[in-house]
This record gives sequence, structure tokens and C-alpha cells, in this order.
Amino acid sequence: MSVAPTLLEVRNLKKHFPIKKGLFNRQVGSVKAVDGISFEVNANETVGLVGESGCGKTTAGRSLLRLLEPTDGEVLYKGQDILKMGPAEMRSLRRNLQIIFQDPFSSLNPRMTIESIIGEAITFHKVAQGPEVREMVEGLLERVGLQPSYITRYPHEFSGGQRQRVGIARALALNPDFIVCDEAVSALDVSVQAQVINLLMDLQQEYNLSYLFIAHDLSVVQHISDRIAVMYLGQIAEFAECDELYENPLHPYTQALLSAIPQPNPRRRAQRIILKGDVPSPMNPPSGCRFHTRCPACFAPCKTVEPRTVEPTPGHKVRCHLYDPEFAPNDPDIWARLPRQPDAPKSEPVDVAAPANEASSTTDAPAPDGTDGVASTEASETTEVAENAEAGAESSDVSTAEAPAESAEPEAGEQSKV
Ligand SMILES: Nc1ncnc2c1ncn2[C@@H]1O[C@H](COP(=O)(O)OP(=O)(O)OP(=O)(O)O)[C@@H](O)[C@H]1O
Repeated sequence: MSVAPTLLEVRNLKKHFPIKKGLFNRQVGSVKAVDGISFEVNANETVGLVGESGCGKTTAGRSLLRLLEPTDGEVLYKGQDILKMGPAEMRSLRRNLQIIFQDPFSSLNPRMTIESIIGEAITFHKVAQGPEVREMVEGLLERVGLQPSYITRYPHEFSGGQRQRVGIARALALNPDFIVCDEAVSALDVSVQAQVINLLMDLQQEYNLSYLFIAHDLSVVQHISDRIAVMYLGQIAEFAECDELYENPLHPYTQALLSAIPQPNPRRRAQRIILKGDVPSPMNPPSGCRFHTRCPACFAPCKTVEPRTVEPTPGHKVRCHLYDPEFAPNDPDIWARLPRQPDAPKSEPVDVAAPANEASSTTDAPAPDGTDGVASTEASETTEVAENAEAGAESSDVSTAEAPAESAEPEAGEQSKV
């Protein structure tokens, strides 16, 4: 199997917002919105980035494009660190790196026609001039499923789905190869979500695009993602191939997010995990593992030692002591508190952050208790594990949304495939 080349590599990216107070505007702390994330996006690949509201997804997406200036880290685009580039170099690179925003209404200037909105970037980057610009905009509108005659309209004359198509056309105008889709479908109706996801997938094939697809809901990213990164409080808790993540989620947080997806087939319904409370403040994240205050399987080291990222099976990375041979508990009661028992590791776990010789010192494999399927009935002080019930969907603190359904968006006339 040939592996596509890496297009974008994010290394230990951090974005801390300073908190200033007092007469002299002294810095008294910082919001650690993104606190050392690493992942890569290959050519023609979609990486989903999911997590609850406030965990730092938007900040991560904007920081890696330098729409926000990162505090630390590296972002290598085709091997070049874009965080070290000067303004001129960055301006010309902007063509290749685009973003689609969540709210298509506030991201489109209400005083500008669609021709000016999309044509602005084309003219600025001297991709075309004069009447060619109009031709290009008409072609782009057609490609995203809108009539070319809409070119003279204003954003308020469109529906939400149509406006998002305009946003996609604008992102495509400069022929980019990487697009951050920041909650690009979250504000849309379920049926329209499916339309837009299908459009993005078609465009990906046609233009060899790579996406970082940000969403707060695992059911939305499933259809479009090749790999998925699950984010919690500024860090990546788990990163794996899409199918692997859904079939064998390791991190208790991922398991909680997955359990929140409504499952129409009663036989496939798993236990619903209700996470108590909100994501803690990124100003003062919990000590040790950031998820320990809400984790059903929390044990002693989780409260004091920050977990490292390990790779229990090739390509499946997780930041959790349960899978780290140095800390993995032998107590079956701790493992039984996990609502989904992980598959046995197929190879020796490695510390992906540590040098090779250090990683090779890890020998003991984590010891799940061997129970097949759902085993837990215990709940910790902080997390309540409840049997999944249809009515439970509304009671979850974990954000959920319906999976995109088959439906057609009347004005677009494109059939849903999701
Ligand atoms: N400009 C800012 N100054 C200070 N704090 C900020 C700023 N922007 C974001 N934050 C904080 O950083 C954290 C992460 O915010 P971010 O918007 O990236 O999260 P998110 O996962 O995208 O959430 P949502 O899905 O609600 O957009 C939040 O606690 C937020 O309050």
C-alpha cells in the first residue's frame, strides 16, 4: 500500500492567550488553549479534529494557519516551517492554505456581492484580472452547486447551506491544497450537512485537497475523515485511523464521545457514558492527566503524573496511563470501569515522544482484564456510567448531533450520498 506524502506536520504546537490585569496591564496568567499538539496531514487526506466546546479546536486550526500567532511549536508545510516565514513568504503561501468558517453568515461581508467576495482574493493574488475574474467566479459557483447568475447577489439572499457553498467557493478560488474546515457544517441542518460533506469529498478527489475537518461531534467526522484526532483541554488525547478509532477506542474520553452518538440499531447500542461537568478551565488545567477529574477509570498516577503519548498499535496513539507500560494497572477493577474493553495490543507500545532507545525500554503490555464487551457497572465519584437509553440522548453532557441523513437540499439540487 502506497502512503501519501506528508503535506502538513504539526509539532508541539502551543497557543497560550495572556491574561492581563490591573493598572499596568500585567500578565497574571494565560489561557492554554492549545498546549503542545502534534499530528500530520498527508496529501489528499482528511484528518478530523473533534472534542467538546472549549477544548481548543478552533484555536488549533487558526494557529496552524497563522491566523493566530502560535506561542510555540512548528508547522511544517511540505517540509518548511511556516512559523519561521516572513510576511511576504507567508502571503504567497496563503494561496495554498485556506479556511472555511463555521458561520457562513458572519464570515461573508454583507455589503459585498458574491462576485466581490470570491473575486477579491483572485484579484489580490493576481490569479486573474478583469473579465476573467467574473468567469472564474461563475465557474466556482457552478462547481459548488450554485447558479452562476447568483454572482450579483448578496449573502443575505442565500440560505445557510448556500452561504456555506459560497464559503467553499471562496476557499477554492486560489486552488489551495490544504483547507481547515472549522465546524464547516455544524451550523447547518442535518440534511444540508450531508450535502456539504459530500461536496467537500467530491472536491477533495477533484482537486487533490487535504482537510483538517474540525467538529465537536464524532458522528459528523466519521463520514469524511481518514484519521481522527480527539482533543481534550488543549491536547490530543487519541489519534488513529477512522475505522480503528470507532472500533477500538482506547481513551476513556473517546469512549465517552462515541457513546454519545445516537445509535438507531438497538443491538449495536453501547453503554452511554455521561460525563459530569464541563471541560475544566484551560487557565488552570488539572494536574496529572487533564481528564482525570471526569474519567471513570482514574487511578493514582492520573492525578499527579502527566501522561505521555504511547502507541499501543501502529498508528494508534493515545495519551493515557492505562496504556503506558510504566503505569498500566494490573487491578482488573480499574479496567472494568472502562465501558469498552480495548482489544489486546497487537505490538509493543512505544512512547512516541521519547527517543527510540527510551521507548524500547517499555516491555510490559497493558493488561485489560480480558472481559469481552461491556463489563462495567461501577462508577467513580466523578463520572456516572448509565445504561444507554433512547431518552438518554438529551441528558448527556457530551455534545451530540444526529448523523447526516439522506436528504436533498432543494436549492442545490445535489443528491446526498452520506
Ligand atoms: N482570544 C482569546 N483570548 C483568550 N482566551 C481565548 C481566546 N480565544 C479562545 N480562548 C479560549 O481558548 C479556549 C479554546 O477555545 P476554542 O474556541 O479554540 O475552543 P473550541 O474547541 O474551538 O470550542 P468551540 O467548539 O466552542 O468553538 C477556550 O477556553 C476559550 O475561551
